[in-house]
Amino acid sequence: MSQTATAQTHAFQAEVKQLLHLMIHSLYSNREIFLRELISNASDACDKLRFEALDAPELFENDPDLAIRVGFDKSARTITVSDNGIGMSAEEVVTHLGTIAKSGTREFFGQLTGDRQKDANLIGQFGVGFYSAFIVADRVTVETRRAGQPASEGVRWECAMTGETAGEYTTEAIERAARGTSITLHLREDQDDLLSGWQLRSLIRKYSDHILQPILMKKEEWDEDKKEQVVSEEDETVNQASALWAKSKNEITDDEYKAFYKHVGHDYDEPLAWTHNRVEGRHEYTQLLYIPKHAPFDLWDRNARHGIKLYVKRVFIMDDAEKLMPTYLRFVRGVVDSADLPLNVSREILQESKDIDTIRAGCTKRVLGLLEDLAENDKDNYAAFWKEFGKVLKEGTGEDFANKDKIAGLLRFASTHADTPDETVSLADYIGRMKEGQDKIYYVTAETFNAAKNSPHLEIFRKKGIEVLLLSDRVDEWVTGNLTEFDGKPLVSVAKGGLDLGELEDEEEKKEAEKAADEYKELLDRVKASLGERVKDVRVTHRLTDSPACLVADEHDMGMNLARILKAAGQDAPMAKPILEINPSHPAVQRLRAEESSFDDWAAVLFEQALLAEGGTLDDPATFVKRINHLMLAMSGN
Ligand SMILES: Nc1ncnc2c1ncn2[C@@H]1O[C@H](COP(=O)(O)OP(=O)(O)OP(=O)(O)O)[C@@H](O)[C@H]1O
Repeated sequence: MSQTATAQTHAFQAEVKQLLHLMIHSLYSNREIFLRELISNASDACDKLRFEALDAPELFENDPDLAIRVGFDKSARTITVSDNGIGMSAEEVVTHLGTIAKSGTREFFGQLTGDRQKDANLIGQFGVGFYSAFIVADRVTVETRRAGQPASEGVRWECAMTGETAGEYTTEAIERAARGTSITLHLREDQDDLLSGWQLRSLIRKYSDHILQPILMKKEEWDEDKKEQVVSEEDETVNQASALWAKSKNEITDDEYKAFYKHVGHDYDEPLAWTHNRVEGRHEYTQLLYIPKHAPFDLWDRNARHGIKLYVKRVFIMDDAEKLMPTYLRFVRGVVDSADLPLNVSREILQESKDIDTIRAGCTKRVLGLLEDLAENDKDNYAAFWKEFGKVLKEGTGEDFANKDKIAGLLRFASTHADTPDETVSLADYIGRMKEGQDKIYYVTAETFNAAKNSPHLEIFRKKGIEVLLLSDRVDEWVTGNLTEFDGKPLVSVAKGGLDLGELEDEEEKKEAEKAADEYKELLDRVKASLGERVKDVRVTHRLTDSPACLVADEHDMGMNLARILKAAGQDAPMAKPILEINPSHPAVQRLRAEESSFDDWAAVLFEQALLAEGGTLDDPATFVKRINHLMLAMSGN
């Protein structure tokens, strides 16, 4: 930061520089959005002032009529967007317009590829905001004063995107009588078509019609002598300037819903679906809730801002009212407008409020209903939703007891039915395909789809044609830990406990299994003695057809995949000892019965390969390799 007579020069945070560069290069084909973004910010600034003024009416400075103004100057080649909202202090100007304060910003920029189309989509997810001004302007001047501050506290911020000063901006103190912010865009050379009242009006109507505050422009009249439109001194309101959500549904077009979403969701893209309702009864409120098409870049940050704006009787109260949506629906964006909450409601009050609990339950129900409707009637869009947000929705199985069944009905999984990683199978689909005599929903969990798909535990299921769900998201362990049944059918891991296939097993097979257990008793005891502390038990299996052995967790012990996940996350998970099951019809097992001198090596390899096959890791891989070599050489007679 260097200092001249009055102005200070600052360098942008590195990420801002990157964002500016990308914005200019990736979004120029969509340049019109700059106006929507600046008007959206101006509207937020008005909302914030109205809210702060609830406790401090003097902030209005005798000018309570909030408005946004759009003007242009043909000869200076500028467009100006002004508001009389909250404004910014000198400090706020530097933090808000010189840095990006979103968590995960650095990681986000790490994902950019240099491919214009892809990067444009990513920027959309990030939120384009103020910096979109530079798509059409090569110099931007912001003049602002925070409400309640004296005129001497005005600030001018300026940044030129050309020449040596690109990447820097200046700030200086100015006198500014008017509260709020004016943003002046000095247009790039090829942008002169924007310097038209008609063009700007049509952009405002197209993108910002729903903005709550009036957007004013100077009226234009036809001058017969000059044969052109002349700007008069009279103001006119260009937009509808009413709360979109307060209108009745049949008065709102889809385009209006979509345009409003872009403002409230800070999204560049259209929403996937929405639900709009007025709820009457004990609590009266309106909800307009949207499901985005794409996950925001910070979806995995459970502390990231949540997207619901709370209004009370159309007065904006707060952004990110996280109490209005459960965490597993944190991707939902929109507005809740309550008729009953006090205007001075704070975050602390919200934490305790029973009214908020009721509103939240109502909003949750609506969103789940909307998803059910999509799943039923618009399968392609539901599949798109699932791809983006399925993992988050899964968290709901443990988070929202009251709606557990509804959430379970919305889940989609991969399964052995198609044997592909596509998550398309619902629990209802699964039940519809169950074999005669099958009374359980079977699943396997593993670290990757391929590990799940090729798990030895599936062999008997594949042989009998019984479908198994293939779960490989980390969160799936959480799902199966919380969701123990669906529609009266228990969910059962194929890798836990003794396998009881109930009526799916015929008498013959049962008898054979019992016989094998007797016959192999001595071998089982020897293997168990040889493996010692590494296993809880050794028994004969009827899960396997091709593999010689597999590991299973005891009925009430933690599954081995979950134990590994917890360990990887640094948690002190109790590593229960597994049970080794061996397949008596496998030649390697039969060969083992006759083994004398290398029995311990054989037993260890049997155990270790079973551990590897189910996704585990060996604590002593070198010894495993040595054993294998030893056995190979023994077999070749050396
Ligand atoms: N007209 C304005 N009046 C007051 N503050 C403003 C105005 N325009 C921008 N700001 C401040 O600058 C910040 C950054 O704006 P920007 O548009 O880049 O991001 P955003 O609105 O927070 O989020 P998004 O990028 O998702 O739109 C805003 O959060 C706000 O604090």
